[in-house]
Amino acid sequence: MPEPIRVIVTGAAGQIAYSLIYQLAKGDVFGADQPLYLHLLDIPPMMGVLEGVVMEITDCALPLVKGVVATADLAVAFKDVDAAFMVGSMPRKQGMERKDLLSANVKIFKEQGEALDKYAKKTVKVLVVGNPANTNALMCAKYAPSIPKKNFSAMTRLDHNRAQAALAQKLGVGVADVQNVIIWGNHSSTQFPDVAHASVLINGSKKSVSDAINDKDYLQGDFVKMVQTRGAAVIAARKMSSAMSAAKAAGDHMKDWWFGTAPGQHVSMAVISDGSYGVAADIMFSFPVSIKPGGEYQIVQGLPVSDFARKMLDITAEELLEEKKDALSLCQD
Ligand SMILES: NC(=O)c1ccc[n+]([C@@H]2O[C@H](COP(=O)([O-])OP(=O)(O)OC[C@H]3O[C@@H](n4cnc5c(N)ncnc54)[C@H](O)[C@@H]3O)[C@@H](O)[C@H]2O)c1
Ligand SMILES: O=C(O)CC[C@H](O)C(=O)O
Repeated sequence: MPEPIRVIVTGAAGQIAYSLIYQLAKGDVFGADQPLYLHLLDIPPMMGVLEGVVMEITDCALPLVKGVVATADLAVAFKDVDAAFMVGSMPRKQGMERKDLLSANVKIFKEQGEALDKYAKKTVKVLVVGNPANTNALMCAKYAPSIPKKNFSAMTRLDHNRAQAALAQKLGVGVADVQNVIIWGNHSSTQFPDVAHASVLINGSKKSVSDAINDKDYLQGDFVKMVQTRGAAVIAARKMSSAMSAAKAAGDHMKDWWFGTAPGQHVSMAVISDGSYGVAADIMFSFPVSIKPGGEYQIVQGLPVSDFARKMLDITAEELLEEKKDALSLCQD
């Protein structure tokens, strides 16, 4: 059996964590033979609730769990962690945009970036889930200068999964038959869900999704809108933000980052922009990435960008540049 790894979940007493911790603890993310220590961080008023979560973890009797550290102390929580799920923050309520959360949440990610810098392993893989996820991840990386920026990412995998599932439903195929959708940009209503490079397996033969659906108005209209506004639709229906699907997406994201993507496949991850596809550098922008076993990712290069896509990429990059400006000024206060 391999040596145990240390995995932190922040916001561990919250909704997403409640689904996520179970996936981690039973081996869905890091592998069925990978033992782990769970580090669970929340704020002091939530320590009672967190105690209940720890009781439940114990009562699950899961053999991979070698220990649980439940704490509100950043120094204890981030000590020697190998992987970090940064969930803890306020979710948005009906009528708010995700970026309205910036002033409420960004300082959490500044403070926890500093803690990662001081206490985590330098090889830690950091996934920011708390909204606005892209810009929180950017600030988290900025305040952890001793950890490479490539080790930070933000979650657009939920949007990716939403797009993949919607296309599979439309085409009457299984979700696994749809591959290589792309979410470009921000995890917000400006994101661009793009099917131009996606494929589908129908009756044993591979086709482009665009040809199989053959409805450009839908693919550039209602489909894009649906994915962009799905989070808000879930809030309107559940009166709480998505949690089960967000936890599943966080697990998918980290699993692919840990083990790599299959040959020829790419997934969507918000990572530090290096200027690929004419996107401004130094913002956390969701790109298609392929990942080698062990975690080295590359932004997929050379995909043709249509005039429509160019416009969509520019809109979402513009929003991220504005968020970056606001976040920098909030973090200096
Ligand atoms: N990127 C995505 O696709 C995506 C999807 C769904 C939700 N989200 C975001 O994830 C976040 C969490 O959502 P949730 O439904 O779990 O919310 P929740 O309110 O159920 O749980 C959040 C938890 O974070 C804790 N917390 C707050 N400040 C903290 C801090 N400084 N340190 C540690 N913990 C802290 C709270 O006490 C709470 O227990 C929200 O910002 C939400 O918008 C992102
Ligand atoms: O704020 C929201 O939109 C809800 C949480 C999450 O971002 C989502 O996409 O479901």
